[in-house]
Amino acid sequence: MSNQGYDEELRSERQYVASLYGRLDTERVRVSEAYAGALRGEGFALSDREVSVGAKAREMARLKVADEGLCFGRLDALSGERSYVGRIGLFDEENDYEPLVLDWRAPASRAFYCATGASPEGMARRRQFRTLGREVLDFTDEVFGRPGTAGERGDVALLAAVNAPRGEGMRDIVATIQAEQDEIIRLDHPGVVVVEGGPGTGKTAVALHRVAYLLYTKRERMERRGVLVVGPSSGFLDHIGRVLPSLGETSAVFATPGDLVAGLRAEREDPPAVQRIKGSLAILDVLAAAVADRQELPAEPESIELDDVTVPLDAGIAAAAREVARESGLLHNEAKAVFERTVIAALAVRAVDRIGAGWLPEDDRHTRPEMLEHARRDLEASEELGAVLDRLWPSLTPQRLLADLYASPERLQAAGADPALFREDADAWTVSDVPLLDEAVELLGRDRTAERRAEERRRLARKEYAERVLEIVEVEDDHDDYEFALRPTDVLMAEELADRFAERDERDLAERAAADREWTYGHVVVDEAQELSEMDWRVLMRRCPSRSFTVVGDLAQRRSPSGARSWDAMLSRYVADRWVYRKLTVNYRTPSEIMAVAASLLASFAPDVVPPESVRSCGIRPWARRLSEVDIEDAVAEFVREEAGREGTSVVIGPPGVPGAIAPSATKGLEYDAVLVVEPERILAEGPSGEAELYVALTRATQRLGVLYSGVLPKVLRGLDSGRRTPDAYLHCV
Ligand SMILES: Nc1ncnc2c1ncn2[C@@H]1O[C@H](COP(=O)(O)OP(=O)(O)OP(=O)(O)O)[C@@H](O)[C@H]1O
Repeated sequence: MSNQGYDEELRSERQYVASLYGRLDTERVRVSEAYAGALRGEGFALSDREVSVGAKAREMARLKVADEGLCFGRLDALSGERSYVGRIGLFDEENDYEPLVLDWRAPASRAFYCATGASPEGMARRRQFRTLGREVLDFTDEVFGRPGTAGERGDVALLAAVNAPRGEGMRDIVATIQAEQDEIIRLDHPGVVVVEGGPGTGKTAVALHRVAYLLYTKRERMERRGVLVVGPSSGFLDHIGRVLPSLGETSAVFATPGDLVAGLRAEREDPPAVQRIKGSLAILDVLAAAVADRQELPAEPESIELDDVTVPLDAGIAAAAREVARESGLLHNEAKAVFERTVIAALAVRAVDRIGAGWLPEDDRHTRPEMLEHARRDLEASEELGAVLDRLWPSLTPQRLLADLYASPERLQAAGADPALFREDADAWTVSDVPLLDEAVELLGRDRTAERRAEERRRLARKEYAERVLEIVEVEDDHDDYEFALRPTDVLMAEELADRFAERDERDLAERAAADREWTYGHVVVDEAQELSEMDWRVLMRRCPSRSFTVVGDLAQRRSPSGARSWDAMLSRYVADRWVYRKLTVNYRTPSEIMAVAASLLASFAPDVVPPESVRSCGIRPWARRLSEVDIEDAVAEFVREEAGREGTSVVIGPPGVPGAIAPSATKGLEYDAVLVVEPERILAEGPSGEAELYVALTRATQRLGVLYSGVLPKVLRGLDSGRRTPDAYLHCV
C-alpha cells in the first residue's frame, strides 16, 4: 500500500472507529435511561421489575468495559465481507441489526485469531489497530494468500503488547490472542482441559479468557453457579484480579488452596515431609481411624446414679451401642444420637432389672414397661450420663478432630498416623490442613454451629444491601459523561427493591459460595495446578461435580513435595481418561536472552522438558556479579533505587535472610520488568525443589535480569554476562 493509500485508509478507519464510539455512547445513554426507568418501575409489573433492573445493570457494565479499546481489528473475507472485532459486540438497529463490531468471543471472530497464511480460513486480510484511548494510532495488515506469507503471524501489535512495561496487575490480551491460545480458549470440551506450558506462555491469561468465553457462551449456567479460580497466593490473585472485570465478567470467585474451607484463611506451610504426608490419599485412612478412635469405650465401668438405683455403664454396653451406631451408616455427629439411644435403652433395662430383682417377673407386661419408660426418662435427664456420653462419643467439628489428633502422640498412634504430624500449636492451621478439614466434614457430618454463623452473616449482608444500593447510585451520580444520575424518587425505589431482593437472597455470588460449603461451581480454573496435592484435588472435585475444569500448570515448575508428578495420576481417578491435554509453546514474557539462561538450568533438572520459545529478544544480556555479602546489600539497595526511577515493576528474589528479597515461591505466576536474583546457589540448595525455585525466579523478568552472588555461581548460570554492568544494560527492550 502506498503512503497515500495508507493515510487514506487510516483516516477512514479512524472515522469508522469514531462512529462506533458514537454508537456506544448513544447506547449507554439509552440503557442508563432504561435502567433509571426500570428502577422507577415504568412499564413493568412489580414482579418483573427487579429482573429488568438486573438486566439493565449488567448491560451498563458491559458497555462500560468498552470505554477504551472498543475495536482492535478488522477481518476481510475472500468473499469481500468485512468484520470489525472488538471488546464487545454492537449492532446497527436501523439496518437489520447488522453487526457493526463483533464481540471477540463470537464464533465469527475466531478467524481473527486463527487465520494464518498457511491456513487463511477463507480470509484475505487481518488488520490490527494500535489504539490509545479512543483513538486509532495506526494499523498493520497481514495479507493472506500471497507468496511468502505462509509463515507465522508478523504481529506488530503482539510485540508492542509484550514489550510494554508492566503496570499494576495483569492485563487482558483480547487484542492479541494467538492461534494456539485461541484454540484452547474456545475448546468445546465439557470436562477437564489441562493446559501445560513453560513460564510466560500465557497459561493464566488463556485460562481467564476461557472463563470469559464460557460465561459468554454458557451464560445461564455459569452465571448462576459461578466460576471458581484457584491460584497459588493472595498476591497472585491480586495480580490477575482485574482481567475478568476488564472483560466485563464478575461471576468469578477467587481463592487460594488455603481459602477453600469457609471461615478459614490458612497461609502457613508445613515442613516438606509433613506436606507430603497430608497431601497423600493415604491420610484418608488416618482420618477415618481418628474418627473411629473418638468413639470410645469406658476403661472402667461408669456408675450412673438415678433416684432409685445406680447403674454401671460398662464397656460391654458401650461396645454394643457403638456397633449399632456404626452400622447405622450415619456420619459420626449424626450417629451420636443412635449411640446415645442404644446406651440409654440398655441402661434402662439394667436399672429395671436391679430395682425389680426378686419381685418383678421378667415377662411382666404391665409394670415393667412403665418402669422402663420411667428409667429411660431419668437417664435422658441425667447430666452425669450426658457428660459420660459426650466423652465416649463427642460431637466433633473438623477443627476439633484435627487439633485433638495433632496435639496427642497417643491419638496419632491410635489412628495409625506418622508421629511427624504432632505439633504443639495444634490449631495453627496450615495450607495442607485445609483439605483434611474439608474431608473431616465428610466424615463427621454437618456442622450446625458453622451453619448458624453463616445465617448470621447472611442477615448482616441483607442489612447492608440497602446501603450498597445507595452507594451504587452515588457512584453513578459521579459519572459526568453520561446521564446516570437518579432522582430522589429513584433512590426510594432502590431502597424498596433492596428489601425485595433481600427476601430472595441477593448476596453476591462470592459471598453465597463462601458461606455454603456445599456450594458447587459451574466451572473451576486451577492455576499453578502442579502444586496441588491428591487431597487438594478431592476438595476441588467436590466443589464441581460436573467436572468442568480448566487446569493450567507446568510440571517443571513444581515446588510442592506433594504436587503433581503426572496429570494422569492426579485426574484419572475422577474423570478416567476423559480429560484433554493442550500445550503452549511460546513464551510471551521472557526475552530469549533470559530464557536461554533459564533453559540451561531446566536442562540440568528436567532434560526431557522442551523450554518455551521466546517470542522476542531484547538485545540486553542478563548479567551476574560476584560481590562480598556486605556489598550485596548495597547493590540490592542500588537496584531498588534505580528501578524506582524507571517505568515498570521490579523485584529482588532471594533465599531467606537476604535483606529486601522475597522468596521465589512468593513470585509464582507473577512478572516484573526487572528482576534481581540474589545468591542463586543458596536457592538451589533449599530443599529438593531448589532447581524449580530458581527456574521460577529466573523466568519472572519481562526485560532485565541480574544475578548477585557472594560464593560460587552455579554452573548452569555460567552463561551470564559477568562483565561490568553498564547503564545500557538497564535500557528497555526494543
Ligand atoms: N497473546 C498474548 N498477547 C499479549 N500478551 C500475552 C499474550 N499471551 C501472553 N501474554 C503475556 O505474557 C505474560 C505471561 O502470561 P501468563 O502469566 O499468563 O503466563 P503463564 O504461562 O501463566 O506463566 P507462568 O507459568 O510463569 O506463571 C503476561 O504478561 C501476558 O499478558
